[in-house]
Amino acid sequence: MGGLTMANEAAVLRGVQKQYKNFTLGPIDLTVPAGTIVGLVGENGAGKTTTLRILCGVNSPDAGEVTLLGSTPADKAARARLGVVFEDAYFFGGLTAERIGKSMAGIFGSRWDAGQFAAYLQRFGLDSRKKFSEYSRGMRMKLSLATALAHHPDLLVLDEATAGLDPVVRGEMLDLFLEFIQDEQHSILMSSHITGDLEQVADSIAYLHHGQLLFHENKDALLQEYGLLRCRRADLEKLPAGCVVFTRQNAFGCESLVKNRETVQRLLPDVICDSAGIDDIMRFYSGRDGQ
Ligand SMILES: Nc1ncnc2c1ncn2[C@@H]1O[C@H](COP(=O)(O)OP(=O)(O)OP(=O)(O)O)[C@@H](O)[C@H]1O
Repeated sequence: MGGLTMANEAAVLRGVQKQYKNFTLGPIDLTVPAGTIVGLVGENGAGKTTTLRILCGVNSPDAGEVTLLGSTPADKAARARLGVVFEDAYFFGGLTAERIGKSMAGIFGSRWDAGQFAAYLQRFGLDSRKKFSEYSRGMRMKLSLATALAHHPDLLVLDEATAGLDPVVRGEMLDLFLEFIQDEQHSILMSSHITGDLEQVADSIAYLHHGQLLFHENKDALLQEYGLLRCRRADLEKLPAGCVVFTRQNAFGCESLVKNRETVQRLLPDVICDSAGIDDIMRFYSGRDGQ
């Protein structure tokens, strides 16, 4: 897949593993090509936050290597070129946005762009004199994003950053993400349960399932490849091995997630094979767990 083999990579995880008491992540191989948005999806507890934290250097892996912006997450200079928004990474409640901006200027030095920060606050409709504790959840996410963007990062790592935002604001954020990667030098790795958002903006989708990366594929190819087939069980037997990912049986027949939608449609011309969304793909892969 063209987009995933670019030489210019914003981040690379190679053989990354992390062991918690009741959870094993990896080994994970994942590349974030420069100039792209990679959407990270997976069920609750699949390991998305753990992966993102390792990539940012918040946690270290038990095994494997992380390359961040040509260096390692331990490198301060590389970390300064990283913008992060984690769902639970909030500021001290008593601080106003104005005060937070001043603290960030102290942390990021010349990289901090006070004018850009003020412009984002205005664009997001945030009152800079209000205390963080007085902001709504959506406002907090917006402030976190403004903060992440105002030091001109090359890579944005977003963990559920659009959760809790209303559809209009979410739309604005997605536009902003697309603007951010426009020059092909900036990249985004974002986890989200709102798969519709990723269908809109992501170039590729990485699917984590029980700590394992099931696939990382170009989004358009993925949506082209998978299909939802409603048919009789006898029809499924006409399909080549490996075509059917999982089948749910109901009172009216079968519903299957299939790969190679074109082949399926050719072999079963009388059966309709609808396109499958990311939600469908996840739902059926999860369904296989009980097999
Ligand atoms: N510090 C920790 N100590 C022990 N277990 C942990 C720790 N951090 C995460 N885990 C475990 O790792 C697993 C993956 O958690 P993680 O937060 O990465 O999942 P996630 O995909 O981001 O989930 P969600 O969609 O619910 O946010 C979970 O079983 C969690 O309990």
